[in-house]
Amino acid sequence: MRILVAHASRYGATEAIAERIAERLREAGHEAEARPVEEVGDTAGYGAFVIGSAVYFGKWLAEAARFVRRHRAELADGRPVWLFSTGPLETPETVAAEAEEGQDVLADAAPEEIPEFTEFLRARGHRVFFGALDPDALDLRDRLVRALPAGRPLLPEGDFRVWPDIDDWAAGIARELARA
Ligand SMILES: Cc1cc2nc3c(=O)[nH]c(=O)nc-3n(C[C@H](O)[C@H](O)[C@H](O)COP(=O)(O)O)c2cc1C
Repeated sequence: MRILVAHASRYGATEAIAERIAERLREAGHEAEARPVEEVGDTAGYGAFVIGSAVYFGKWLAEAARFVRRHRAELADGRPVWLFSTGPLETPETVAAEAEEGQDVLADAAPEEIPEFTEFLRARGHRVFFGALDPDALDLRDRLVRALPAGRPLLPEGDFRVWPDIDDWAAGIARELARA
């Protein structure tokens, strides 16, 4: 089955996750390609979709939300769809500490479009992955946000992506598609 992993990424962290998911799906015997949402034309040739975006200010990037809305009829026609979001800049240790205080960092980080998109696409799942931030790569606007007193503690430098979690999620999709 040909699978499209469509993604929106401002600085490349989400793009690398999408590439990894596509690679794992290929290893599992599927035909899979990762493409930026802007480069996706016709969706007719695909049997399943994985769609992901980086999260900024609690939302998917505009081009990702536009992609879903523009293609909503085709994406909701019964072919399997999974969604993912890349965002929180935290280590598993800080997440565990916050969990002890009753906070679910990954659930809280789900961007605002997800309930709506999950419902109308009848998505089989949505997963939040930890992100990455390289201060030297940020554009001026994002640098200014990070320089605000509230910005820096929320936006620490580092690569927090947990590749085994991404691999496991992709393996689960491959298994589900193999059963279909
Ligand atoms: C200005 C700014 C705002 C951000 N807002 C959020 C947010 O609201 N929620 C979140 O989980 N992550 C947020 N992040 C973290 C990014 O989602 C994270 O760095 C992600 O890995 C970026 O992916 P990309 O390189 O594919 O664009 C923000 C980062 C920046 C620089």
